Amino acid sequence: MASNFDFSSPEGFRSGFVTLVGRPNSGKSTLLNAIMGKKIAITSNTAQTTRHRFRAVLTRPDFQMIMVDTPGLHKPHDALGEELNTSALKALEDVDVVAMLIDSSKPVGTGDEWVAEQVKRARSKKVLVLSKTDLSTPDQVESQLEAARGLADWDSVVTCSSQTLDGVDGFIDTVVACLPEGPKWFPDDMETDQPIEVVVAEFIREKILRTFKDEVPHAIGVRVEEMKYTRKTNLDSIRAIIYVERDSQKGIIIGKHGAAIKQIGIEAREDLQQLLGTRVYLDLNVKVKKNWRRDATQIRRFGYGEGL
Ligand SMILES: Nc1nc2c(ncn2[C@@H]2O[C@H](COP(=O)(O)OP(=O)(O)OP(=O)(O)O)[C@@H](O)[C@H]2O)c(=O)[nH]1
Repeated sequence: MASNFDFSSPEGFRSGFVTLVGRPNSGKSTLLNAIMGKKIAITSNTAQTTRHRFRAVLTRPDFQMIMVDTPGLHKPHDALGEELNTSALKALEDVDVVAMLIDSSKPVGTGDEWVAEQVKRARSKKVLVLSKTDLSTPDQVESQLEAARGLADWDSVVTCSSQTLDGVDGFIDTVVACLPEGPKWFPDDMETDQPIEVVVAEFIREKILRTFKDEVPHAIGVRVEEMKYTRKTNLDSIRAIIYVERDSQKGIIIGKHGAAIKQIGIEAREDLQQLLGTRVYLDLNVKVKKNWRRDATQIRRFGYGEGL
């Protein structure tokens, strides 16, 4: 943190940590982006998209809200799953507010009940968020509320859509009301504490997950090897490696005559140029690293879960 940072905050300033939890695909990353008013976390339809404990900071004249976007809480079935679970549960400790998202367009299920059981263990304030209301009728929302209310002892209940932004400001107000009075923890212009290489790698991974859907579900990792900025041309040269587990997956990602990886590159570049505010040259390579997901050390080397 910059040493000349001014920690002073006005009388009545509220600050604190908030964690968004919910079963995979409940809309946590999308809500985080809606709150921040820009894309910070990646989103996709593939469950367990989020692999980092991610901090985004929203600073306004009267509050600072620091958000931890947890991986979907789920029952572990491989080493990667276990790592995620541990970091998700850790994120529940020591936060001021736990906001649990439940997809309003799907019936409340055992997955939600399981997450709610974990939420109950937290001493923090608990906010229930019925998400994706643009996908459900008012009646559906009402019956979902009925079902979800009993899952834990909620301090507040809100509904919102990250698509139409309906209710997003209301969610922010609700959370801020739950935060204690406190200091400004981060400088005003700091929006995330992730190293930029990690954010860039996540943006690339998002494009791959979106392009291939179920064909290469969790079998990929992206690592940015080099990022060089040239001021004169306002160009970021990025070299990244996409790791897969099998030769067949390498073939899928590269595609016929390199068509698939070229398309991924084009789409990722577009997003990265927006993120970085520069022109971007992107060099993508694919490498096979057998069983990397089962090896916890590898998982850490890729920067997932704890130990970044
Ligand atoms: N229509 C609509 N779709 C949404 C909304 N919020 C999220 N989605 C979609 O739901 C899918 C999952 O959203 P994510 O934000 O990635 O979900 P997540 O809870 O972060 O998922 P994990 O990272 O797997 O835990 C994506 O395809 C989003 O575009 C919403 O308010 N309305």
